[in-house]
Amino acid sequence: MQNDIQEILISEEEIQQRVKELGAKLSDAYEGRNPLVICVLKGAFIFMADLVKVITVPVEMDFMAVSSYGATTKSSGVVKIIKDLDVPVDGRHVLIVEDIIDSGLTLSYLIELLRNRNAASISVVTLFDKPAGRTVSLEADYTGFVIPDEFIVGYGLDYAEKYRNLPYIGVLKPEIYSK
Ligand SMILES: O=P(O)(O)OC[C@H]1O[C@H](OP(=O)(O)OP(=O)(O)O)[C@H](O)[C@@H]1O
Ligand code: HPA
Ligand SMILES: [Mg+2]
Repeated sequence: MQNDIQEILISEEEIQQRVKELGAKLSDAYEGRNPLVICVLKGAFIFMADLVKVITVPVEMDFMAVSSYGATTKSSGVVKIIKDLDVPVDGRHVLIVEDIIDSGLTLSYLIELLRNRNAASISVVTLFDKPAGRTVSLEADYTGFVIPDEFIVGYGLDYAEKYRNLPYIGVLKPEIYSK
């Protein structure tokens, strides 16, 4: 698996440091608000687990699985719900936890969905933001790292379901994509 990596873009230590900083900001922002923290599976599962451990105020959690990439590096443009939330969001302060915003399609779909379900407020924390990929204009409220126009893997992010378990963020060798 490590042999498929061309370059490490962000180290494990850098990620852990930034996650702590985001946790501190979110702990201030959500004091006394009992937010519903929503993990967007699968990509955000490692970020979610690390993030909630450094949030010091009470939160509730739920999980939603959506997919639009499949085994490619380009969004299919169709966001499919694989698993919906278990709890209602109406009247709740919702924090969406994403691993990456690329085209913005996944997030715009989710925000619209949660708005229609009458969430009291919707904010987004993303660990990675790739502004060069955007096809719809939107920004996260909290961002870990702005990344260049590369397809990244590791720390939950996959290419064709592989590499999610790398502890750092890397870029694959070009021959892996053309296999
Ligand atoms: O801004 P976008 O272009 O929509 O891309 C971002 C989304 O794409 C990835 O999910 P994917 O569809 O690959 O599902 P996965 O999380 O199960 O890997 C990623 O985890 C984000 O949720
Ligand atoms: N890597 C992995 N999954 C993704 C990416 C990426 O760069 N962009 C959107 N989904
Ligand atoms: Mg994916």
